Amino acid sequence: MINVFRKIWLFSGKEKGNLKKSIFAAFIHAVFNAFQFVAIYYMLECLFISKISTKNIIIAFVILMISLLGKIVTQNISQMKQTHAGYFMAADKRIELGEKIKKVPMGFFNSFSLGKLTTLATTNLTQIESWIPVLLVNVLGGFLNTCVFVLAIFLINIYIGLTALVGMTVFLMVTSLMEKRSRKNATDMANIQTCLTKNVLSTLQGMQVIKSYNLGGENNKNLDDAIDNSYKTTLALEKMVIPYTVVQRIVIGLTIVAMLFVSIRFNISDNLIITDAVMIMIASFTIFEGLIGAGSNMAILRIAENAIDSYEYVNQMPILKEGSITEPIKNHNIAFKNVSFSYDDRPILKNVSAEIKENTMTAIVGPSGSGKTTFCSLIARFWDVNSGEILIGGKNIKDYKIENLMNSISMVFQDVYLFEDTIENNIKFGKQNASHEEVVEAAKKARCHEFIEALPEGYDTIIGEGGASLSGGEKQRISIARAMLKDADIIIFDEATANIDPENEDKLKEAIESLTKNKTVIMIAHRLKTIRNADQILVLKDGEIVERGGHEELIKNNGLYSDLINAKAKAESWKLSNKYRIEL
Ligand SMILES: Nc1ncnc2c1ncn2[C@@H]1O[C@H](COP(=O)(O)OP(=O)(O)OP(=O)(O)O)[C@@H](O)[C@H]1O
Repeated sequence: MINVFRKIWLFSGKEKGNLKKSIFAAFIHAVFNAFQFVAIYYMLECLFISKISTKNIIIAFVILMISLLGKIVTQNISQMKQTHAGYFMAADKRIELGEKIKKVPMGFFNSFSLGKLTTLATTNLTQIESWIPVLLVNVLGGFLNTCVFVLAIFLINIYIGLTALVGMTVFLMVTSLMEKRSRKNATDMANIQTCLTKNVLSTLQGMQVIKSYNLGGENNKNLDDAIDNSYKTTLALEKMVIPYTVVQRIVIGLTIVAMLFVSIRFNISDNLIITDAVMIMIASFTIFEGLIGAGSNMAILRIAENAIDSYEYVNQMPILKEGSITEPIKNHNIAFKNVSFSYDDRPILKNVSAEIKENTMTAIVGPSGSGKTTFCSLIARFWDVNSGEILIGGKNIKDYKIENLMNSISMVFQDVYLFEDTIENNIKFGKQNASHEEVVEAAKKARCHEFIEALPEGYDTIIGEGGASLSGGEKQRISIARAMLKDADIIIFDEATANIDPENEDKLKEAIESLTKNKTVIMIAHRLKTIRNADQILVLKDGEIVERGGHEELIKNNGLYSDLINAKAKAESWKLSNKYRIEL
């Protein structure tokens, strides 16, 4: 139990101060709570020993009012500090999480799914925000509250105090057992929650497939199972807690009875004055309230601990080590020297060496899965090589500061991701401080200005999440405009394989030409026209460069390249004849 508190304490970071204030206010609240018994005691004494007068009533009333006011003020302070601590604790951690995932290698996303990350950033951090300070203050405050009362009883009569202490100890032992058992349920809860989020996300992302294969409704088994499991696990946690809370209540009930019994016995044997005996009888019904509150929060404490563990797991992920070179990269010759790379244990690139000259266009071709995308991702350090090295301007890319390296590289992916924001802001991703005029100029060069202007809100049109409201060609041209605005010297381009209509294709071609002029270009090329124009073609097969050279030279080799080109030429002529037929 102590470990959980220590973990929470360490986790609270800058908010420790507010938590301390909140716990201190809870302690003062406990003192004011005990203070009301002073008024009761005073009245009992007047009743049994002296006489009740108006003055006595006024004094008792004033003491009660002080107790009440003190309780209200301290409770408010405690709650305000709790809310402040919870909110800022979670807000700080969300920012830290965002920063962290920008710096971890891409391999992290293979082991830590989108569902897990979403659960962490939403559910877990919300649990931390709303539960942790409350739990900490309720558990510690509740415990302190009861301790203050038990101490007061000790001062009145040591035996009755001991009876209360024994009851309290048994209660804590039961609570500790419950807390240990809740550990497994809390882990199950966390796993089930992640599974539920994963399934909801995957259902939403795959809605097109679900609809087209009629997998909605009752056929959506994974999501149904996840919802069912979530319900069952929550119920199991409740069921696990109930017997313990019943035993806790019985322990407290028996302790109260024992305290009453001992008070009466001592009063009968003249060892306890009637005022003290009646006082203890009244107090015994309320002194354990704080403890009961603390006990019922212990099971939730485990869930909060799990949320902290999930956060710490990500927080302790090693980040990509970066070098120290900050001077802008002037020479953009790229060299792969005996590079090998595996995803986990699966070798993908095997001892690859290649030279890419500054201001030239290199086309990467090869069968699907041969490692073309991986080759390009390594240049931007999305992953780090297992052996060998990649040099830009004669220096290992690991020696550059990441920001410096990324300033020199623009990437245009085949699957363009656009954010749910205005078109202008999506283009500005390439240069945050760009003016509207610069955005328009980039859009014109990327041949997307016309269609943007035709939209109802022009550049202020909000694009649906992922760019859902635009065609494939339009999305790729916007991403070219982004890259255009960034104006980096190295362009890594994954040409779209999806069918684009001829009008869009021409515009896309013009946009690409405009983007890649006088740049060092590495293009995963799929179109014959693009490949032919390249200064150098690298042919990849099973992670090895099996051929390299110019188009004519490679065709003459009659190897894999010539096979690929023949297959492509066939496919493109088939496409042309199909188009011709449609147009006829
Ligand atoms: N993040 C990843 N984790 C594990 N394996 C991966 C990952 N990305 C790709 N792979 C695997 O690495 C191999 C090479 O993939 P890569 O995307 O580099 O090939 P490619 O030549 O670009 O393929 P395509 O032309 O189909 O896009 C594939 O077998 C793929 O399954």
